[in-house]
Amino acid sequence: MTTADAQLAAFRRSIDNIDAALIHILAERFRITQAVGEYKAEHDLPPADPAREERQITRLRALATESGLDPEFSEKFLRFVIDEVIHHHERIRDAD
Ligand SMILES: C=C(O[C@@H]1C=C(C(=O)O)C=C[C@H]1O)C(=O)O
Repeated sequence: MTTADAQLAAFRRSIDNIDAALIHILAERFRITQAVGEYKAEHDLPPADPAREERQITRLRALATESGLDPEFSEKFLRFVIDEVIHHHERIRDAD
């Protein structure tokens, strides 16, 4: 193995750890949003809350900018996750 190969392998070990952390964080987020979906279905609350989403997006865009992450990418990523959560909430509501 060349020095360059070893360096790339070391970078990739770090990427692998970060990806594992992302999966764990997403799993935890979906675990709690599942509970929120069940709560909403029990209390006849709507699956989506656009005002709350707006506040989250504003907050996360600011955090992204502060952290050197593209705010457009951050918004797209959060939108993608939230849309999936809303689908889960609709399915929970419709199953009741
Ligand atoms: C989790 C909720 O349900 C939906 C999903 C959200 C999210 O994934 O962050 C935010 C708002 C709602 O549209 C909530 O109302 O808090």
